[in-house]
Amino acid sequence: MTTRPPITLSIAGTDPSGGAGIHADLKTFTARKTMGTTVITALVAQNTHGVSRVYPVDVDFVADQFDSVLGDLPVDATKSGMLGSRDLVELVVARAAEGRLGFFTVDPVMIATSGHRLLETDAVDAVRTHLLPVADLITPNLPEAALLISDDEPEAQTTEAMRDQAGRLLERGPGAVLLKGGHGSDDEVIDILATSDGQVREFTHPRVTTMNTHGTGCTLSAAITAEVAVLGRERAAAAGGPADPAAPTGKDRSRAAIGSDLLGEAVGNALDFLARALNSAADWQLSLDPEGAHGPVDHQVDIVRDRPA
Ligand SMILES: Nc1ncnc2c1ncn2[C@@H]1O[C@H](COP(=O)(O)OP(=O)(O)OP(=O)(O)O)[C@@H](O)[C@H]1O
Ligand SMILES: Cc1ncc(CO)c(N)n1
Repeated sequence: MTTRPPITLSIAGTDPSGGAGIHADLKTFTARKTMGTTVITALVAQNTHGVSRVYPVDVDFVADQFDSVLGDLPVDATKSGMLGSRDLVELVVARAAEGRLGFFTVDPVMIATSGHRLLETDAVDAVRTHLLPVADLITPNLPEAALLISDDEPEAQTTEAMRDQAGRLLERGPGAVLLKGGHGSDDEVIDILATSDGQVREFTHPRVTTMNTHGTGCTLSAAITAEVAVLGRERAAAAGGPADPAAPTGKDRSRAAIGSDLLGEAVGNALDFLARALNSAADWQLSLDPEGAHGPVDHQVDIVRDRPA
């Protein structure tokens, strides 16, 4: 009998400094016990001080990368991060519609913390109307949630407003919405998960006092994607079902297989992992020029280091 690990895919841009984007995703996929694969959408020159330049990858080469991965490997769960342009958003929508991405998490990355645009303005509408409906889960932060609702929607300031916005985003067609409260300033960070079966869950964590929050959003969406892949395969094995069905895993199939209980468990596990990673790196000083630098979280927190730091 052959075996295989859960397989995850990240569709995203790079971060040569290793804290965000596809670099954070692959580290997280590994730390959360899946075999990570990637489709790279843009080469980004960035570090703990911000983005200096974006070098987009040609759409037809992104399509070739999709063919390389999806023509060869049975992907259990996928996340998208930085997509950059409307053409790339449309390509991802088309690939999602083919049904080979497994459970599909969309992190609607728009603007880096440093203020650099990571999604062109004319692509926002394609995300709203075409990408959200093919997602099983979307993970907007507070500014992204407001912009995905409309150009003049204000950012949510209260938990009630977050619940209301999560509900309105569900109307745009994703299977679930995780509205992230990391951008607030309270002592506690509240994240709200609303699922299309009408359930709403609140996750609360103490805010970690640290400058090292670069890539928290990427890490969280990658961790949820990995958890869904692992839990989904465990459930399928426990139920005696085929681990790798011959038919493609379409949107309806992944939504049916991943109920809101499993998704809630996956989000809870992923947020706990992120809290450990944030706490472990809270006092790190990595940059040669520490003033104003936002360092990464410790993706390796659960992996034993056998050498002194
Ligand atoms: N200082 C913090 N303390 C505790 N948790 C945090 C902190 N900052 C972020 N988080 C957690 O990380 C999650 C993602 O953070 P945030 O809302 O800032 O996402 P983001 O803006 O997409 O991230 P990114 O910096 O990658 O763009 C939050 O929902 C929260 O759970
Ligand atoms: C490539 C990339 N994706 C996402 C973010 C947001 O954290 C970033 N800084 N860089």
